[in-house]
Amino acid sequence: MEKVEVGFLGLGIMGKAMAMNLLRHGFKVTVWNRTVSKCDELVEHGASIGESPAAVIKKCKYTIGMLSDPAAALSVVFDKNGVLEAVSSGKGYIDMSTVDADTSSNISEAITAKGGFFIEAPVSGSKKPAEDGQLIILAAGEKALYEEAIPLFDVLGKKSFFLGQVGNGAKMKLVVNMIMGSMMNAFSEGLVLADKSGLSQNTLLDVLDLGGMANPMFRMKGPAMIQSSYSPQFPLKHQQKDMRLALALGDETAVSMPVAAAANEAFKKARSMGLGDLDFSAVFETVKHLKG
Ligand SMILES: NC(=O)C1=CN([C@@H]2O[C@H](COP(=O)(O)OP(=O)(O)OC[C@H]3O[C@@H](n4cnc5c(N)ncnc54)[C@H](OP(=O)(O)O)[C@@H]3O)[C@@H](O)[C@H]2O)C=CC1
Ligand SMILES: O=CC(=O)O
Repeated sequence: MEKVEVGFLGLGIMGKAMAMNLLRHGFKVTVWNRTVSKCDELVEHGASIGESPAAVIKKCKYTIGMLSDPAAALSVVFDKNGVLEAVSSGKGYIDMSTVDADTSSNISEAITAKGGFFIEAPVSGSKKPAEDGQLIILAAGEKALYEEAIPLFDVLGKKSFFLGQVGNGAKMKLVVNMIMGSMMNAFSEGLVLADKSGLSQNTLLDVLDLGGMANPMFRMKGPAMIQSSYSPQFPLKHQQKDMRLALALGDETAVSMPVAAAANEAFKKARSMGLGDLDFSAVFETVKHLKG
C-alpha cells in the first residue's frame, strides 16, 4: 500500500496510540472521535478531523474502527452519519474493537451489501504495545482487504494472523482474554494468600518470574498491584465485557468454564465497587476485600 489516507474512528487508550503510530510512519490519517476534544493531540501531530464516521469513510479508502464494545461498534456503523451511509464499492472498513462474532457478522453483512470490504482485526496487547507497534492482530473476513491492510498491520503490530471467515478473529480474541482474565484473578488470589500467610508479595513475584509461570503480565502489573496503583492500560470494564462475551461463546458451544465464570463475578464485583475505569488489575481490590 502506498501511504494512502487512512481513516480512524475511536481515539480511546488504544485508538489514540495506534493512530499516532500511523502518523509517525508517514500515513495521512483522518480521525473522528465521539468526544471531539480527544482529536486535538492527533491534529497537533498532523491528523485531519472528519466531522462524522460517514465523512471519514467518504474521504478515505481504508478506515479503522477502535471502539469500546459491541454497542459502540454498531452505533458507529449503523447510526445517522455512520460508516454505512458512506460505504461504497471499493471502500475497506477494518474493525479492530473487541466484540462478539455476531456483532462483527452484522457489520460485515451490511458493509458488503453496499459493495464495501470488511475485516475484523481485534488485537492482543495493551496500551504500551499499541504505542510501540507491538500488537498481535487477529484478522478475519475478506482476504483481499487483509492483504491490502498488511502495511498498516506492519506498523501497528508485531504479527498478524488471518483466521478465515468473519467471527474467527472475534472468537480468538475472546478466548485469549478469557484466559487473561482468569489468570489475573488467580494471580490476585495468590498475592492475597501470600500476604495473609505472612509472606512477602515481592518475593512471590520474584519466585514466579523465575519459573514456568513467568509472564510479562505478572512482571508488569505485579509491582503496581502491590502498591494499589491501577493506572488504566486496559480498563476493567472492558475486561469484564470480554469475560461476558467469552462466557456467551461458551454457552453457545456448551463449554463449561467455571473458572472464567468465577473470574467474571470478581470483575462484576469490581465494577460495582466503582473500579471499572481503572486498569483490570484493580480486580485485586475485590479479592482483597473478599478475603477480609
Ligand atoms: N486498552 C487495552 O489494553 C486494549 C483494549 N482492547 C479493546 O479495544 C477497544 C478500545 O479499547 P480502549 O481504547 O482501551 O477503550 P477506551 O474506553 O479508552 O476508548 C473507547 C473508545 O470508544 C468510543 N466510544 C464508546 N462508546 C461509543 C459510542 N456509543 N459511540 C461512539 N464511540 C464510542 C470512545 O469515545 P469517547 O472518547 O467519546 O468516550 C473511545 O474512543 C475495546 O474493544 C477494548 O476491549 C483490545 C486490546 C487492548
Ligand atoms: O485486551 C487486552 C489486552 O491486553 O490484550
